[in-house]
Amino acid sequence: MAVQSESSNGLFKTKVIKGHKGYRALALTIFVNICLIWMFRATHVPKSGEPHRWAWLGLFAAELWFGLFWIINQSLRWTHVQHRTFKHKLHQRFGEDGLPRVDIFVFTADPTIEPSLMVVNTVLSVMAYNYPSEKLSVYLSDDGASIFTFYALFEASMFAKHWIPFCNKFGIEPRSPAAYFSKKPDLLSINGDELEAIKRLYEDMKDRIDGAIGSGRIPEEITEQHKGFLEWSYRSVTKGDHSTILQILIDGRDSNVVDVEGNAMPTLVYLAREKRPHYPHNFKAGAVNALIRVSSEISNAPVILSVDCDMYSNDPNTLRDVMCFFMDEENGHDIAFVQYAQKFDNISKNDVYGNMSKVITTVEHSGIDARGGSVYSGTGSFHRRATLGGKICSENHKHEFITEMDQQKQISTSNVAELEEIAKVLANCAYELNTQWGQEMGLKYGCPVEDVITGLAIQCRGWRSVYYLPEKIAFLGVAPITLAHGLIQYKRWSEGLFQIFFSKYCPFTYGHGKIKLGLQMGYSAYLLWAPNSLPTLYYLIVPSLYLIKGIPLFPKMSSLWLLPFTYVFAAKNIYSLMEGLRSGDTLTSWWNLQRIWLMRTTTSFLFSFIQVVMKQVGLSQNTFTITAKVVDDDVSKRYQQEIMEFGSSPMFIITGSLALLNLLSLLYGLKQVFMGSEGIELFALQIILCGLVVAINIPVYEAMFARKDRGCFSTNITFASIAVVSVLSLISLY
Ligand SMILES: O=c1ccn([C@@H]2O[C@H](COP(=O)(O)OP(=O)(O)O[C@H]3O[C@H](CO)[C@@H](O)[C@H](O)[C@H]3O)[C@@H](O)[C@H]2O)c(=O)[nH]1
Ligand SMILES: [Mn+2]
Repeated sequence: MAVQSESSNGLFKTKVIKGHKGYRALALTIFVNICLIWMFRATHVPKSGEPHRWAWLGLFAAELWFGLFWIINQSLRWTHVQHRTFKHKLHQRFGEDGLPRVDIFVFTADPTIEPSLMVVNTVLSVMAYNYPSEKLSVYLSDDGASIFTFYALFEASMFAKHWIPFCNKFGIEPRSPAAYFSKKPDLLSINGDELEAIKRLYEDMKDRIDGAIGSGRIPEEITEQHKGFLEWSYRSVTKGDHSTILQILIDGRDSNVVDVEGNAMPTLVYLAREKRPHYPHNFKAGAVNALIRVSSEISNAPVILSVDCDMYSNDPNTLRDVMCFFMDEENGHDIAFVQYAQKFDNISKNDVYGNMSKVITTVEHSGIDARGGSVYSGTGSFHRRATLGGKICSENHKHEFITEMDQQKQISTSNVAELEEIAKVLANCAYELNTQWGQEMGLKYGCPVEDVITGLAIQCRGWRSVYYLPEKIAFLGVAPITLAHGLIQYKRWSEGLFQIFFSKYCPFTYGHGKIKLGLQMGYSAYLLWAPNSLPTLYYLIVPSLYLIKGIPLFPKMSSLWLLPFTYVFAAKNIYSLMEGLRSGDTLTSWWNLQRIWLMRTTTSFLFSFIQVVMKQVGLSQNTFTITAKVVDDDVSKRYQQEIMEFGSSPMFIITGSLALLNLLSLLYGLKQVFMGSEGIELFALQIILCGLVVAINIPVYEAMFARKDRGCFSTNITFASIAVVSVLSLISLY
């Protein structure tokens, strides 16, 4: 393994891990065998008139696609990079005074799906960064425009006066109170009385917030304490129809505003941007852009951190860490954004829904970074403000850079009320009309993965980006814990990604000459998830139907052509298993991941494929289904026991039908083998294929026929699946 490093005197170091010689040799053998498979299909096409000619050509097409997709995917594994930061050098060089200001954006959209208490825990975790408080401004964007979220933030603004000094005094980690109290505090280093006192304050706050939400009203003695509550009493505020609500809850500029120890406080701002039924609000991208403008008026920090409301900061030193990238004089000036790895803290033992994607976070994303850019994925990401405004990277920027970082706070002389009035206008619906917002400026509109498309555009303007996977996890989020929620999330992603491929931002055309071919391929490995659905479905349906029909579609057992098929299949999967184990998966979690990918490919990706095609012909609109962050206790218990949660979503008709069809053909195939005919000679691969599909679908059969809990297949879905399979097998027999 050859190691190369750059910037050895700098604030960060990048190790390029080259020479995966073993992997490259393996990839070469796989490639040769893929070509052999193509050759076999091309040279053995049944003559016209033979019953299985079309089935054969279909398989050929599917294998062509899989082969090409595999080639594109190699860009994620060719080389890898790892970064390391040197925070002590940052301190030596810039001290505390030289650190730039940071604006932190937290996004929430719905108080029922995203409970206010979770939201404020995230807010508190980022307010309490180990960083000069006066340099921090935290903005909460509430697309739900909920008075309860505002109330929770108001409570948090008071609790923060105790929480931040407590964290600093005892070096608390993590700094989300809920996460901290749920772990066993290290009592040796903490004064027990102080711990008890702060815990009591937190519990009281929690009870007040829960109490208000439970009773559906906020007590008058509280609403009297802040003018912000009036926004909801004078006007009618509904989620989709209200004027801008902007409240500066803590004005960090005011030297009289201090915590209980007398230290400065971070600025804290609540924003519910204006929403009107006739104006598209552009979902999260619209919220980000509104905050970019509003914050530019209030604090205008050169670096922006965005986190989703469910992703608390797990490492108090992350801001210092990230500054090592942005402030490195030699190699930092052209870095537009740093994307941290996405991690979750609600994952079951063997990650039954494959949310953790360890191979994606450890292997693929560092592989794509090695090709010249990281995928911007919306949360846990730091941006240079200037690049979000549409700035092009140029040599001159190298000199502007430190001054930009150093830029003094835009000392606004206005008092809070004036400032609110000025900034408010920037979040009004009409503000963006006839401007470049959503196109050349800010995050791009019209795509369910606004983040990915925006990151690509930034890279095409000449900027670099960094994917960072620090030893200590920086952000921890909430992953979907029912199958349906997870599949819906993947549907949104794969739809957005595939849409990019068809838009003017297709990496191969838009990125041509601007980013490396390897990076274009790396993006496409994700953008092309959706079209995988068709060949995969074909592969799961046609060979099994033809097994029932008694027509072989693969080489015979005794034929040498069998070798490339078995080799490609075995080599790919054994390598994938090894890669998984090396990245920290268990054997069971790897197996679970294979199952979930099969389910995602056949449901989420199929629906998103259809949706994108419909959008192309103008039959469908953009939507954004917010991922659920809370579930019933009952559901949560099953998740911890790793019992898959199905239910009544029509998506599961596909899952159920595929499982049943393959079971039926497996039985059919085995019958032929035991009847002593030529079964095994002719159908070995088809039988093995069905056998594997059956093995991976065992939880599906259990949920259809054995389980009685509320997470099993609903009877309707089971019957519908049986009906589909009956029709399919009848058609194939006659
Ligand atoms: O109209 C909206 C819709 C969503 N959100 C927020 O966007 C975030 C992401 O939404 P979520 O439903 O949790 O989606 P995920 O699938 O978990 O999000 C991933 O994928 C999204 C793109 O599809 C990115 O925007 C996210 O940052 C990334 O974490 C949440 O904080 C929401 O509150 C808004 O602010 N306004
Ligand atoms: Mn989320």
